[in-house]
Amino acid sequence: MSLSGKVALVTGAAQGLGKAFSEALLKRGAKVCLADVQSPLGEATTTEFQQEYGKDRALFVKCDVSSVSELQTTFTKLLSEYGQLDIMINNAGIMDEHNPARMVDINLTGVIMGTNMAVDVMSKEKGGQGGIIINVASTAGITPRAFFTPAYTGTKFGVAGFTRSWSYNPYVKKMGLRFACLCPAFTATDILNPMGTLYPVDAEKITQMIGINEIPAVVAGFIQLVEDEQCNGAVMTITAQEGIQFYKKPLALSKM
Ligand SMILES: NC(=O)c1ccc[n+]([C@@H]2O[C@H](COP(=O)([O-])OP(=O)(O)OC[C@H]3O[C@@H](n4cnc5c(N)ncnc54)[C@H](O)[C@@H]3O)[C@@H](O)[C@H]2O)c1
Ligand SMILES: CCCCC[C@H](O)/C=C/C=C\C/C=C\C/C=C\CCCC(=O)O
Repeated sequence: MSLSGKVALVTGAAQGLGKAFSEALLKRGAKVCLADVQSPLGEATTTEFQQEYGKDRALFVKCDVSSVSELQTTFTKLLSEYGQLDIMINNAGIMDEHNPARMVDINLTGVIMGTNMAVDVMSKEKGGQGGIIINVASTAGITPRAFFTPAYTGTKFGVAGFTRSWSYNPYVKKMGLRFACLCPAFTATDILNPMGTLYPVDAEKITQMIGINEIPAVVAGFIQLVEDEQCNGAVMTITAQEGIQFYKKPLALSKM
């Protein structure tokens, strides 16, 4: 899939992985709407990208993905600016075991609402041009290995199950849509800062055991998913030890 002229919406784009995904899309010729709850930082990131890639190529919308109305407003602003949506990246997420309800609202409900709104805009059956929806889960979403973070793990299992369920939908071909789930293991971003606040965690030991991805390694997997026209149903894991791997392939739709 050539990204030149395509339009993307990336949630949680002010910093970390969302910022890096946005820049990778911009570098390949896409226009990007950066949505984030952090207003000054999101605006600063967008200004940085506008200076590098052109003023009309990046747009910031302040959006809390746990709010249906803020998500709707984001889609409205994106469509009025760029007229189309081809790539939806539901990336915004938090780690806060002390506030599991808020974490479910952002990590799971935000992804569900963002996906469903994107389907309405992108589906060929509803006047869109098709495209790809990537939901960011975690390796914690396919194996309950992150035993210090049970609620976070629950939200990411939800994201992986939700995304895979969409990819099995027999109408995806007609809709012209692809769904994929990106599951990084620990990656060097600010989300790791609370490590050890709920239970004492030896960060050094964990780093030695599991390793920590650098952001570019995760971006490489992300771009592979965006560009691969055959990737519907992919659940991609990225770990420091084993790099990119695929967890499950979707059922053959012809057998349904
Ligand atoms: N870094 C890791 O180790 C790791 C591993 C696996 C999965 N992930 C997932 O990757 C995604 C990105 O995380 P990151 O590592 O870049 O962390 P990060 O904390 O650097 O970035 C998260 C971004 O999401 C935004 N955000 C938080 N709540 C929001 C809300 N309600 N609405 C809109 N935006 C919101 C933040 O402002 C921030 O810009 C998350 O879903 C996270 O769970 C991260
Ligand atoms: C191997 C799990 C990788 C999950 C990464 C996850 O998406 C991001 C987590 C963000 C913060 C982590 C904070 C605390 C975790 C503490 C320990 C985890 C122990 C890992 C394990 O159980 O193997």
